[in-house]
Amino acid sequence: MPRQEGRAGAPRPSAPPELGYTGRAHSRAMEDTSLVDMARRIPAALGATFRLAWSVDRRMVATVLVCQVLSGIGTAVMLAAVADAMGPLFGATHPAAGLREAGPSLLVAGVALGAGSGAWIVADWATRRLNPQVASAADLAMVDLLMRVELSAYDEEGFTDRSQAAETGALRAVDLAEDAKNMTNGLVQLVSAASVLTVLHPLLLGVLLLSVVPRGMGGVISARIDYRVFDASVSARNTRGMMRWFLTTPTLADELRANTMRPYLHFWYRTMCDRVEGRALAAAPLHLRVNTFAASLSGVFTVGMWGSLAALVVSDRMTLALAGTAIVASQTAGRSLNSVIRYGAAMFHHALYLDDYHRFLGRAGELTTRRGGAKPEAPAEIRLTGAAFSYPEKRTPALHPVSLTLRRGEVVALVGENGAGKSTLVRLLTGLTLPTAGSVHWDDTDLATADAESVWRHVGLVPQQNGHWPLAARENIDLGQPRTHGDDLVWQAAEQVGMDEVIRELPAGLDTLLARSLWGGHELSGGQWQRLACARAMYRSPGLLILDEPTSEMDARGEHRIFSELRGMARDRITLVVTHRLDNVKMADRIIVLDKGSIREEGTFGQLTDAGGLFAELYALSQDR
Ligand SMILES: Nc1ncnc2c1ncn2[C@@H]1O[C@H](COP(=O)(O)OP(=O)(O)OP(=O)(O)O)[C@@H](O)[C@H]1O
Repeated sequence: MPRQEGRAGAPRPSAPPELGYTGRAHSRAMEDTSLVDMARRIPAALGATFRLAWSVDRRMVATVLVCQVLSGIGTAVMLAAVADAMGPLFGATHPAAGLREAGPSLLVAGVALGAGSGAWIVADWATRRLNPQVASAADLAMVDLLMRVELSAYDEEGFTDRSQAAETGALRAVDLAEDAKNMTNGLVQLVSAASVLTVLHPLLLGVLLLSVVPRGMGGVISARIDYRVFDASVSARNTRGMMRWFLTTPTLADELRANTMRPYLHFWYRTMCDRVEGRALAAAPLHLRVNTFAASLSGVFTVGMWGSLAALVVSDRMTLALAGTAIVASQTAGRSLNSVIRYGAAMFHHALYLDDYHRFLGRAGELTTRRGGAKPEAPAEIRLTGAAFSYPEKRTPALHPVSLTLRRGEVVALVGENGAGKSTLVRLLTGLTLPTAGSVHWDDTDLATADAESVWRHVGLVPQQNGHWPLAARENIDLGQPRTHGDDLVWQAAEQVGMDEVIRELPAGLDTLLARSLWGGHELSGGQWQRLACARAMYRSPGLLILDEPTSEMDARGEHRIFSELRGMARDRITLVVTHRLDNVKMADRIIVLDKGSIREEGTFGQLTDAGGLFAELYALSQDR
């Protein structure tokens, strides 16, 4: 969008671009499917939620089901007993005599009512135990899959948008379970009451149905409108959610304030809120029309039901006692039918979101890392043979076919200008991604056929952007994979990067939580975080140690220490350092210069500076200050 010049002269910032996911992979649920198609999703979503609930707590699921049936039986017995009592109550010449005669039936009705309520209370207790477990299981299933997908999944069109929609779906799993319980309860009650009502007069059942169905249909149509709004704004909400983190995290608070970014970011965020809100507001009149129409139709049919009952009594085709029973039964049936339709519509609503969740789980499941069963040892040699890599939707490959061998004991430096393909090459060497052409072998194992977790067990990686994990200092070094029972190796790694003193001074030493935003947490400086990232890679004592720009935020002492340690540790592993600080690469046995995705030069520091090529030029520029 072109930047607009205001009349007063001050240039105004552009509004954030309209984002709308129009991917081919995801069929747009609302555009492609009919109401009936969508109604068919309820049993599928219900089945999936039932299986989830069953897998987390069978006992509670069984308790809910049994209690539902008991509560239904209670209602049926109660209604039958009331029907029994109506004759004596209305037929007796004296009320006291009628009450005496109806006493036993009324007692049975009372006990049945109490037992039914008791069953309902137990069902409620069981559901409260079940719901948090279902919520956690749904969330965990999604988080676990996301931690296991191939990195390329994140490059798939609309993947993160669908992930966000699925997150909403995961939250609905509990609502669906709760509504399913209420609906089944309504259904059981309804069957009991409807059978009594049908015995009294079949016409009553038909009219009763008519009075509730319009409301139910209204609920279903409203759910469809809500979901359409949700679906249309999923990209905007995703972007807004991402930006929300940027606006509120202490990590970026300095930059935001010192660069006076607040007014623009406020405008940006407000615009996104307006877009999301605008879609919801536009749907409000539709809801109003649907609800008004459904309620009016329901009202007409309800009046019809009461009218038919009165007409039956007046025309002597029904006794007053029977009409009384019909009123009790129709009240019960009406309430039950109302809940069946209300909760059915709500389930329909949840099923739409849950469908997103299950579809996403299915897709993410297909994208999880599954390569082969080979379990390689720490590599003595890594061999790339014509290995190339292209990101999807990009015309130029990030890496053209590269052939290269790295050997144990070597320290190799990888250099090149921004975008040359260094991080992409690192991903291939570590098996984080597979080449789109050619192969990567660790000794005799082709990484395309290896079990990825077994490969990564031999990798120590300090990526360009390392995690400031909100964990204790100890876990920030051993990453929850302690190698010994004591903390000796943890302290040794801390010493290697010069962090031992800093950690000793933390309020709880190794137990200190490293997250300022959490209560009791403590923050480190940028360089200290980098030292910690190096410590955890060293702690793993890996067969392949890769450090991508490990010292960009470190002081001279820290940097010197890290590179001395790397040299000291080099004998037992393959070491690769990616860096733009070309003075540091003097310590490397071999320097590889990448340029636009190809290896341009290779050699020792002396050889490359003497050769007068790209490396020599970059080095001269780095010295020209
Ligand atoms: N996830 C991605 N999707 C699409 N293109 C990407 C992705 N990651 C990197 N690229 C592109 O691939 C090319 C190589 O990127 P890479 O990150 O490997 O470069 P680099 O040498 O590590 O750069 P730098 O020195 O800036 O870290 C660049 O053109 C970059 O824009």
